[in-house]
Amino acid sequence: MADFHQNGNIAQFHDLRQRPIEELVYEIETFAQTRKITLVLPSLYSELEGPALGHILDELSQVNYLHRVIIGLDRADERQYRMARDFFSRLKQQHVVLWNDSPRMQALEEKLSEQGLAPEEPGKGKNMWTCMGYLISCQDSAVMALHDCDITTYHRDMLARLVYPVVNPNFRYQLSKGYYPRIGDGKLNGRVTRLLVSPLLIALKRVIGDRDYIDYLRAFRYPLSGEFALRTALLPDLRIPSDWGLEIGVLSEVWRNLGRHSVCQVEISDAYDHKHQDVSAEDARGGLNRMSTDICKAIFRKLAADGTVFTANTFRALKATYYRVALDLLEFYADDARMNGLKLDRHREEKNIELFAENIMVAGHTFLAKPNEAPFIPNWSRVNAADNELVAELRAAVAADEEEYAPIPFGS
Ligand SMILES: O=C(O)[C@H](O)COP(=O)(O)O
Repeated sequence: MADFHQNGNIAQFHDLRQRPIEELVYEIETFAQTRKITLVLPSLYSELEGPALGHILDELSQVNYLHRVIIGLDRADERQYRMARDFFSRLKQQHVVLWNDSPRMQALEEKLSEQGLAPEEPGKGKNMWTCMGYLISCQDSAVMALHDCDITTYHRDMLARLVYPVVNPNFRYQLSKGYYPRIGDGKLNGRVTRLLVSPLLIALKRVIGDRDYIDYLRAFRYPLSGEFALRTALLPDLRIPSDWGLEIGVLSEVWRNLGRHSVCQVEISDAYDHKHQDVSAEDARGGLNRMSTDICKAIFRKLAADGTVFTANTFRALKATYYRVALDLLEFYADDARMNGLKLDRHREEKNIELFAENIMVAGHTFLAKPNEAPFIPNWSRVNAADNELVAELRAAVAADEEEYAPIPFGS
């Protein structure tokens, strides 16, 4: 994708393939001497047993500019936490595993919940939020980067390209968002991005008219990418959703708090792939089915908070417009795939579009029934205002877990 197009909305950094990556990495290492970089890895225990994470750690072990790695470990019991400690010990950077389900962490959550400040549901949003709190307590990093643990095409160059725009002190960006084409097994992937988000944003523009927020979201080549880096000054005020609206939520917050000139997107890979979730067409509580509804809700809520009035008719018009636009885009995707020798199952993609069209209505109804209900986790400034000892207690709980539960060999 070596073009140099700028869309005029947010800055866009391409991989023009003219400069040896070692040079870029050397520059980052120089910046990192005074601007420490922490990497956050939100991980499920099951990902330690998957095909991607071992390789990711091998790559990360060769990165010299990282000051610290914070691993947020979800869905692990005590034995698994102890094995995870062993698993991550191959990282040569300073690192810490947050056992999110530990009795100490649960006690902290209980305390938060008494004050109505606890995250509503488990998941990546809550995991990331806990890691952010831990990083705030460390008070030593200028940059936080975050990426998923299921990337099967991982290379350390991705991280270098992701952090560069926010670690370079001469750049003005506070948030750097990764983009790439999702391709794997000879197929075009990224089903929710291609088949829901892109056509939905076009349809919204047609139905409700021009909105700065829609233009902003449309400027992202991969708005759902899980890879981003930000300056840590942003962390205390970042309000993130605990559901699948997380990625859109982070972009929305930065748009609201800082404006688009603080945001850039950067090409981090020319072929990215990851573990694919089921569509879960029969069960709205999981898979892409749930993800698509949560994303619609996140976008509707943000537009409403910015002054857009939604009615049942708006959602009806939106569903019909979306459906038409999505089928048009499907034609483009199919031709693009064909020209590039990739497979695309049109029947399955049309089925996904039908499901997503239904979910636009589901999300719309939910929004109309409960317009004020939002799954936002309170930001850390708010938590601090309510209880200014909590970040220190979080840090102490992590240290006490480390002390009490020694590592045991992974797989034992
Ligand atoms: O980014 C997306 O569209 C969703 O995460 C789904 O991605 P996939 O189709 O590559 O699994």
